[in-house]
Amino acid sequence: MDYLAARLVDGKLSGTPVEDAVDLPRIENAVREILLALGEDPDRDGLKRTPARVARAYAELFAGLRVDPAQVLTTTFEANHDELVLVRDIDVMSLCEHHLLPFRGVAHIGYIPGTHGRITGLSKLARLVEVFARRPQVQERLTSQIADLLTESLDPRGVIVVMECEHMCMAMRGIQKSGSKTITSAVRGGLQTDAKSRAEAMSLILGR
Ligand SMILES: Nc1nc2c(ncn2[C@@H]2O[C@H](COP(=O)(O)OP(=O)(O)OP(=O)(O)O)[C@@H](O)[C@H]2O)c(=O)[nH]1
Ligand SMILES: [Zn+2]
Repeated sequence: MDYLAARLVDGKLSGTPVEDAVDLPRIENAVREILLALGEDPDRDGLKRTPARVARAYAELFAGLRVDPAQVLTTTFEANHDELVLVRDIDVMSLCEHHLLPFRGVAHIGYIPGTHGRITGLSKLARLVEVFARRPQVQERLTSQIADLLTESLDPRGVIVVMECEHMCMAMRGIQKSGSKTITSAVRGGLQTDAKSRAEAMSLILGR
């Protein structure tokens, strides 16, 4: 039994077992069909267990589809801190929804707690990235989903999310340009309207 969805949220074995949540046999059949379509022999020794492996890998890679991201932010704290809180260089690994190929890089997440707003545990920001990244994604949506959920859950004065990723669908196939980085940002509230605060946050994010 595996509890991948639960592990994403709270590390407790309380979520849906992956065997119940994902139709693994259906993925296995589809992978077998792909191998046949490629002219491969899915019954040869090295490939015999590949459909089953891929099915479980997909269940893990897309486990975020079965997690309510709002659960991640249920533990919040009161705080008298009205300055920027920023976690930089959070590892991001996701799959683009166009080719189901990985994109990977880093996310920087910052927010200014609201007057009556809440703060959250720093690790929860990274967990939020995990939940949204483990879905078929485009980088723009991944970036704004994180910003929007933080805005809803914490009632902050402002939120900024910046993501820098390399897309394998641009490197391994198609245009085949490796090393290019796509940078996306989502800025909400006071950080959007106040140019000085936004510039300050950006310089902390990008200044290395
Ligand atoms: N905006 C955006 N585009 C993405 C993302 N990931 C992949 N893509 C792009 O999605 C596009 C899909 O374009 P299509 O023309 O439908 O597919 P394609 O023929 O495989 O495109 P090429 O990659 O140009 O060969 C490509 O330009 C990809 O580079 C993402 O996160 N955001
Ligand atoms: Zn792609």
